[in-house]
Amino acid sequence: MTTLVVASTRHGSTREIAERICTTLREAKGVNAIVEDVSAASKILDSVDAVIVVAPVYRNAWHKPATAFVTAHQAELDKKSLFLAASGGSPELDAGIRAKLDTLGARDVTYLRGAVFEEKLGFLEKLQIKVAGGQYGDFRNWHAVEEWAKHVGTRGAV
Ligand SMILES: Cc1cc2nc3c(=O)[nH]c(=O)nc-3n(C[C@H](O)[C@H](O)[C@H](O)COP(=O)(O)O)c2cc1C
Repeated sequence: MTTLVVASTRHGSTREIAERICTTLREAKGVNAIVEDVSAASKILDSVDAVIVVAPVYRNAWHKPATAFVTAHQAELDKKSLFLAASGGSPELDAGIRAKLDTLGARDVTYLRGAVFEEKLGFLEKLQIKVAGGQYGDFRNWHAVEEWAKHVGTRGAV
């Protein structure tokens, strides 16, 4: 029985959240969990029993590679235990994004705050942060990440 943690990321901070979820599932819940990048996750999907997709929010939308992954494999994911996490710079998840995630058949949907590192961004991304009034910083709450991983571990991640 294996749980696949699918990591979708542009600048790496969500990958680190996915890795912490995986480690917590293994160490605190004894779950056989593995992390895979969203670009390679399709190849091993049929060999796993539960799937946790962790992806950032960019420009008010869940990261497109994660959305494409879930949409493309919806029928297969419907037969497994599915969990979804969005990660972003805002204090709360936009209600429209949450409503969309709630339609994807997951057993649980959560929001985990991410990180916005100025030194990792190009000119256009910095401009978008400025226009949106966004803040730089590492807002990741590792305790919340671990608590959600434990919660998922009791809700069907095997
Ligand atoms: C150009 C840009 C747009 C962003 N748009 C949003 C947004 O609409 N809502 C939000 O909560 N966070 C937004 N963020 C913050 C990202 O979700 C946050 O930095 C996330 O942790 C990035 O994950 P990554 O390092 O895995 O790519 C944005 C960040 C950038 C650089």
